[in-house]
Amino acid sequence: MAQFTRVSRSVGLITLQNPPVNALSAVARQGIVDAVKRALSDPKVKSVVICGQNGIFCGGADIKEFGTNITGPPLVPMIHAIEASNKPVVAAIEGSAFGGGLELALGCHYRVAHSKAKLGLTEVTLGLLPAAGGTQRLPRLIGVPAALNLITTGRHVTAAEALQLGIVDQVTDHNAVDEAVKFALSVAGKSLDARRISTYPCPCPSDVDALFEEVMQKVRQSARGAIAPIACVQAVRAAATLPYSQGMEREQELMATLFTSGQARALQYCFFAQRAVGRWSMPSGARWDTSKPRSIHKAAVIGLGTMGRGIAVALAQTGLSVVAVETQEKQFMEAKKMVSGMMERGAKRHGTAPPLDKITYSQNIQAVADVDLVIEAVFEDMALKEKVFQQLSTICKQGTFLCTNTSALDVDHLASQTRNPELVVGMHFFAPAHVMKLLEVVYGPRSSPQAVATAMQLGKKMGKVSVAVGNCRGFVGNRMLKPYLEQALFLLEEGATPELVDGALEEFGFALGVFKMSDLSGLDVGWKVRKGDGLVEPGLASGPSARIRQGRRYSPLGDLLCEQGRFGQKTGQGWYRYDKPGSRVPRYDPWLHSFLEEYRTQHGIVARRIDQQEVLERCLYALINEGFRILEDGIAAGPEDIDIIYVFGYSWPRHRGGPMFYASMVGLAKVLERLEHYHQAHPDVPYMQPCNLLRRLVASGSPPVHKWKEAIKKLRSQL
Ligand SMILES: CCC/C=C/C(=O)SCCNC(=O)CCNC(=O)[C@H](O)C(C)(C)COP(=O)([O-])OP(=O)([O-])OC[C@H]1O[C@@H](n2cnc3c(N)ncnc32)[C@H](O)[C@@H]1OP(=O)([O-])[O-]
Repeated sequence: MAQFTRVSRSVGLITLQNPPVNALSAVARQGIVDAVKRALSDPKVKSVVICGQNGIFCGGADIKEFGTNITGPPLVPMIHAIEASNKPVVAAIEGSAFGGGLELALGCHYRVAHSKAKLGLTEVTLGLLPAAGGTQRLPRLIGVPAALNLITTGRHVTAAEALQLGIVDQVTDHNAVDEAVKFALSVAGKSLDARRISTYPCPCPSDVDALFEEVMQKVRQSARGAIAPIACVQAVRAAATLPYSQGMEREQELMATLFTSGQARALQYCFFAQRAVGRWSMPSGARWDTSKPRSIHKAAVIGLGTMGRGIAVALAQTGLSVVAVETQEKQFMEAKKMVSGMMERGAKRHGTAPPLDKITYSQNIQAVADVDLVIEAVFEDMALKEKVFQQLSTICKQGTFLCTNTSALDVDHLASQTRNPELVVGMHFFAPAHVMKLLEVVYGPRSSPQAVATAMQLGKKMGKVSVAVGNCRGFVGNRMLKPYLEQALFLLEEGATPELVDGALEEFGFALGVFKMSDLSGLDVGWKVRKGDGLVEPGLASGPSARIRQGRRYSPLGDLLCEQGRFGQKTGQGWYRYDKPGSRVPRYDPWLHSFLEEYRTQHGIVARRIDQQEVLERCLYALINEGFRILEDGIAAGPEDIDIIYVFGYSWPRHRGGPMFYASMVGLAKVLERLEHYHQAHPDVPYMQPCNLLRRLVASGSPPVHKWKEAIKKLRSQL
């Protein structure tokens, strides 16, 4: 797990060997301890280099060990022993040095990095803090403000930035290990008094209290209830105000509270879930490791509305040739300008050249004849999409994959419009498509494993987190959203306000509550869908039928707002009031509150006091219950798929792990009991009836979330 060799006669080379990322597992730590002892006791060794095999220095502590009974030598004394060594130790950083990996490097006396290496104290993203001395050494090395920035965000820095900040001593384009060995030879025998970071004073600005107060406020605001960033600030404060040994004690204390917290568990679950969704499978048995994707060289986007523009930019940014088709003259001209602007802004941010020449524009759909894959992004209208798919099926060359960006429509029905339905899949992007990380890849019953594998691979190339899901109305994300939105409306009818509902959801950790989010997305979008579904009845009718559709409770509140031209931010009025159309700051709207009162009077509803707990239970448990139905129907392969969709596409707070993980933390029996309660209270809302799968999981002892997939398989086989 850590190999010791002697190179260049006097350099002890310690190579971490724990694939794939040389994580610091118990065995790896023991290997390092043994190798360091050997290097220090070998008189022929004058200096030491620590590196990692396979071009990666170290991915940090072994996250799989967290939550288990951790054995083996602890990191802190191991790193102290390295720092205390009287022979110079040089870290040769290639690939990544993250978390405990960078802390190990900070315990070394010198750091040499390859120019392509990335470094970061990433623990905060896993609900932890850099507790192997990172919170105490980094501020001593680079100063408090820069250290706070890195530690509270966990952001990755390039080797160039690390050099500028003073984290590394040298950056090389050559082999970093060879350069580190040369470096080690050059410093052999030199005094190390000025190289032990733990002995440095912590450079602080004069108004340190004001600085910490300001940072703490900023962190609290952006953390949205996450506790690790706050603990990170407290730990750095200890570095700034206490001697090193006391700072280390504070670091350990704070880590102890984080380590066993539900938030750390949730964030670590998300880390593994994000990787697990790449190992997709379909009910047919097709899987990621047996389905070969086809290479895509040229792609097309049909329809250059908001979604199509973002998709075209995202495709061009991967280096693909893109044909962008828009048949309407006005939209065509506007889109060309917008797409170029989007690419230029993106390139400026990344300091690269905009890939303007990657896109060719056309007003003629025939231009897609020679592409390998098409993404249709025309208006969300089945008849229009049917026509496009019929055309594509005759225009495109043999074997072209035909993808739809529909957010809810039947992918299999679109496939049935083509000659080769096996080539059709959904690629459901989220707005803005060149920014949002989530991609739902939707397979129909006839989609070939190769089509799914190709869409998944293309998503990965575009930097998306792609999740393969089955075909149903709304797929996973939007299907679960529907009961969530509806419950929010029902709560308004019964006496809540948009401010109360949004406040509860934002306190839970959502960036925006449901009503602010609806105002941002545009209320007219859902209105059009509801009209298409025959749910909208004009006017403010009263009586029971006004709030019942197709035998179920229905709230016309959103329709009534749209009838008044209140579409949200774009019209300056929605659930809130905005200073002008397009403004973003929601303000209390007295009109809305009188409107709600009048509405209740008209329908004979007596407003009652609704508390935050009821808001959370009704909105979130309705959504979770639909998640269980999705698992029961086999639309998602496992809870990880649902959770990743919600974390990346619907701003579910990551420190709560996603809706299904959250349900497991609350306790399935509790979720079941509350759903039963609300279903009894609202029998005209069928989706509040607890799903069979939830009942059966509870009956089988509420297995932990990582065992659900197995449990579901077992339950299915018993049917
Ligand atoms: C206690 C004192 C304080 C210290 C705390 C810490 O250090 S906290 C840690 C701070 N460290 C971090 O935050 C770094 C976390 N890691 C990363 O950011 C990335 O993995 C990467 C950039 C290192 C490599 O990216 P890439 O795209 O090349 O590869 P990939 O991401 O697909 O991973 C490949 C496989 O390795 C697995 N695995 C990865 N890391 C760890 C780990 N530490 N442990 C265990 N396993 C790990 C990963 O699950 C996957 O397994 P699978 O699915 O194949 O079974």
